[in-house]
Amino acid sequence: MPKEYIKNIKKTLLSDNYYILNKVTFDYLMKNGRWVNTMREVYDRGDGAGILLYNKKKRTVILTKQFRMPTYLNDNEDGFLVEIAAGMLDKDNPEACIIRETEEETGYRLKSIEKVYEAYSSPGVMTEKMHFFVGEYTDDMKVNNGGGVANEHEDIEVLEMPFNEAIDKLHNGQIVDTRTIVLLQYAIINKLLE
Ligand SMILES: Nc1nc2c(ncn2[C@@H]2O[C@H](COP(=O)(O)OP(=O)(O)O[C@H]3O[C@H](CO)[C@@H](O)[C@H](O)[C@@H]3O)[C@@H](O)[C@H]2O)c(=O)[nH]1
Ligand SMILES: [Mg+2]
Repeated sequence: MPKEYIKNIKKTLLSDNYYILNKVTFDYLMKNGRWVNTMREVYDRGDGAGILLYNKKKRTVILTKQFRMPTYLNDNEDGFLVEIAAGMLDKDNPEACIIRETEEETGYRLKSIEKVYEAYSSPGVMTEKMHFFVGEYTDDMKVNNGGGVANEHEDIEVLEMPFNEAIDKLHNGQIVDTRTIVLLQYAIINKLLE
């Protein structure tokens, strides 16, 4: 829907090599009443979904570990990141996506999931909106070893650990992925494993 404080939106494609990077110029009406011409580079990879898998009885969670090049280029010593299971939506709805990604990445076929948040990942630069879920797993839901899709060169380690260990990693700086921090804090605040 058009807005009275924004006009002349023009997109120039900078790259569609894998995902879409556009240069977006637009006129924006500032609160002081002046129109300014503004430029933003905007990266569009679609939306994503992520999930914290938890087992109340065992008081455990399942996380993943994988190499993330962008973090390696910015201060993450070995480039590996401990994360929730997550994936991009493709053409799926968020629920179908996260059930599929969970099975691919961790090997667990979930029966039910709960949506807890919807939030923009990096609103200054990316269009991506993340759909956050939590889901209970039990040992009998394991249908394969996980690890990701081999022909997409995914190489994912599945980490099942006590919830308290995950919280320690959160507090001592070993978990540095925002999405993972969000869902572990959700679990603490809502006493998910109690
Ligand atoms: N060739 C190539 N492949 C790519 C590229 N970028 C991603 N891929 C492939 O695209 C797939 C992405 O896997 P997903 O599990 O769907 O996504 P994800 O990388 O785990 O992303 C999740 O976390 C991101 C945050 O780090 C989120 O941004 C994203 O929405 C999602 O939740 C992987 O197979 C990866 O190899 C690229 O530039 N080139
Ligand atoms: Mg993934």
